[in-house]
Amino acid sequence: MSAPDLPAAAARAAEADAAKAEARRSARARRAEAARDPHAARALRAELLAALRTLAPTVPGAASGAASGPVAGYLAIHSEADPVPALTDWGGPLCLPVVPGPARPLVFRRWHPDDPLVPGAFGTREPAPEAPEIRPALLVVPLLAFDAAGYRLGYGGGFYDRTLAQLRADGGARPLAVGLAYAAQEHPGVLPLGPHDLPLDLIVTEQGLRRFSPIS
Ligand SMILES: Nc1nc2c(c(=O)[nH]1)N(C=O)[C@@H](CNc1ccc(C(=O)N[C@@H](CCC(=O)O)C(=O)O)cc1)CN2
Ligand SMILES: Nc1ncnc2c1ncn2[C@@H]1O[C@H](COP(=O)(O)OP(=O)(O)OP(=O)(O)O)[C@@H](O)[C@H]1O
Repeated sequence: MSAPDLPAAAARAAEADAAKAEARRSARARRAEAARDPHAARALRAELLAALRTLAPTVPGAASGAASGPVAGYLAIHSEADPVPALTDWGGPLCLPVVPGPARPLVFRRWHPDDPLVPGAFGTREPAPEAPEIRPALLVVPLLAFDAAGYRLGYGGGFYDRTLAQLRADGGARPLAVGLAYAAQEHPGVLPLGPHDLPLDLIVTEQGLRRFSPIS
């Protein structure tokens, strides 16, 4: 079937997929370039720590009033911004994502930086299956690109979209989704969106914290 014969919705979806693939290619190159700057990495660590102290006050001395509970990090792959130094400095309870299978939401297992890890899907590492499963109050979210409205583009598995949809619908406290990126990962213009794409609440870059949603 040639493109003009496709039903309009399928043609639009194919266009969005092609636009996402192009946005991923250019974002990968910009992220790899940004990750080479040690000043940016140091500033990102400081900005993430400041954001955690404001947003996830589960440790003495932090601000009061925001959600308390474990923070989900991730172990950086490719040229992703590394959240672990700031998470370690923060000192509160942590968990890491585990891929339970294709087309499923992520699950999160408790983790401390000294704990052992096992190989996970797509070249990631994850806590061992004995580590208890927990529900994060705040997720630090990896990404390839973000836009000025807080939408994000990942590697295309839809894992974080499924996970945020589930966590925002399960009746528990709404967890905060905080993207972590270099400023250069901002997509020029509006990201191509699919029907499942959900915006982040905030983004931390080496230039500071940006808020997209009102926080109660
Ligand atoms: N550091 C990190 N951990 C994470 C994620 C992530 O984006 N970053 N995830 C977010 O979902 C989940 C794992 N999902 C992932 C999905 C794809 C790829 C990836 O590197 N894809 C390759 C193609 C690999 C292939 O086709 O075999 C790529 O895009 O180059 C990595 C993680 C949970 N853990
Ligand atoms: N809540 C959802 N329910 C069902 N399918 C979903 C959901 N979220 C995403 N998907 C599907 O997952 C696929 C990939 O989505 P998308 O391109 O948005 O991934 P991504 O955000 O780049 O990846 P990731 O979240 O893993 O970093 C799409 O086919 C999409 O339809």
